[in-house]
Amino acid sequence: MSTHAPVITVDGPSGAGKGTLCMLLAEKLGWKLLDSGAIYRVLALAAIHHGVDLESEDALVPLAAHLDVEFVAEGELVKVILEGEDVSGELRKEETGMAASKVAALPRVREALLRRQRAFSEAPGLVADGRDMGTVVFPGADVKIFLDASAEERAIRRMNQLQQKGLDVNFDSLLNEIQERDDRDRNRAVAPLRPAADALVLDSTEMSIEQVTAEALAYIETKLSVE
Ligand SMILES: Nc1ncnc2c1ncn2[C@@H]1O[C@H](COP(=O)(O)OP(=O)(O)OP(=O)(O)O)[C@@H](O)[C@H]1O
Ligand SMILES: Nc1ccn([C@@H]2O[C@H](COP(=O)(O)O)[C@@H](O)[C@H]2O)c(=O)n1
Repeated sequence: MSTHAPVITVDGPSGAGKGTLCMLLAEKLGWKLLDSGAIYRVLALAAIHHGVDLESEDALVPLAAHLDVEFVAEGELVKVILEGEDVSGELRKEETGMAASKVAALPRVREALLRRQRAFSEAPGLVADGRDMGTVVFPGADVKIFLDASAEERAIRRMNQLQQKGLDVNFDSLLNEIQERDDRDRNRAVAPLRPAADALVLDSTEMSIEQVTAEALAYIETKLSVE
């Protein structure tokens, strides 16, 4: 008898609040969490560490297929170990996000990472955060949410986040980086960032984290109990 582990997907552009929402949902439901962006970020770091060109699909595919990465939960935090080295700090840098969006634009690289992402789906359920979770990786997901916010609001959120870490940041350059990454993610040939046809689109520009979470939970409840 086959068992069906439910999946909730949350896609959207950088800084929309996907990671925050997914963590809260996974905690509340007691489900597993997939941060698919972290996988693309780790691949970009592996390429940089090995001196691999971020545009060389031929060199990146074997690296993606044999990526030696471990996600180690430590209380509320997840430590990311790449080839035995803790890269958690390096992983969250803006330049790593930018490098990730370059490797993520390559079709055969995405293909090489598909199975690894799908393997996260297990009982009692999975909350998956990314760009193509509802369209490509889990097209049959039980609940799909597309979380959006204006680029200006996302740049403000990112600036606050970096300032809280004690980093000196410039709003205009953050906004430019966000727009450049959006542009690459939305216009790539494969798995472009867009809402799945059956996704609930939530614009969080004028919503607090609490409001977004409450709206998402109410929607999840209707989908999981009705279907
Ligand atoms: N609705 C909201 N209102 C205000 N701030 C928010 C909201 N949602 C998230 N944030 C804050 O915005 C920042 C970015 O959120 P988060 O990391 O969850 O975004 P993300 O979509 O996962 O980004 P990325 O795709 O780049 O990882 C965090 O500091 C988070 O606390
Ligand atoms: N499903 C996904 C997830 C991420 N990407 C690419 O990785 C970049 C970094 O993602 P973050 O969520 O960690 O900021 C992102 O800009 C995408 O290019 C992806 O393609 N698909």
